[in-house]
Amino acid sequence: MRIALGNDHAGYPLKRHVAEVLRRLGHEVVDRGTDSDEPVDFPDITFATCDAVRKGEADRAVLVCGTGVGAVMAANKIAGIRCALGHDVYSAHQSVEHDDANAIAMGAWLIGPATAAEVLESFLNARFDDDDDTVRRVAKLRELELRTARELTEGG
Ligand SMILES: O=C(CO)[C@H](O)[C@H](O)[C@H](O)COP(=O)(O)O
Repeated sequence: MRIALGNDHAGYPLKRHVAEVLRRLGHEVVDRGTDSDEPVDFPDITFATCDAVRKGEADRAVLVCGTGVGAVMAANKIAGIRCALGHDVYSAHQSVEHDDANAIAMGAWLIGPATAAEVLESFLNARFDDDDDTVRRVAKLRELELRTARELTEGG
């Protein structure tokens, strides 16, 4: 798969390892992150990274910031993005199987390289279980996007 990789300055120490793991697993990396400790803002990086998924330039996104929390918040405000917080292997694959996650965020301050590698492998090997329940629930996520977008446009 083509994987868009985004990180801010706090995620930079884990970024090179994440990129290596992605390539070792046979994925192509579309790098939208920073390559220095100079502070940048996670919403900007998250948008640049997830936009590659929205535009079909990448299949999934991997985000690394300090805690993963800022990135997951930003990503889930972008239409079409369903981002999991990826600090454990179970959530990593279940987010894809049940919720059709197309992005994962992790915190470089919280997990080490070995956990990051296992989380990534689990997330990237997982496939959506498209049964009636999961399809209906993912459609409802889309409805939430549309409903809130409509309210914003209508000034509600
Ligand atoms: O981890 C985060 C909070 O969810 C952010 O994405 C940033 O990485 C973090 O806030 C950066 O903090 P800093 O003090 O500017 O290094």
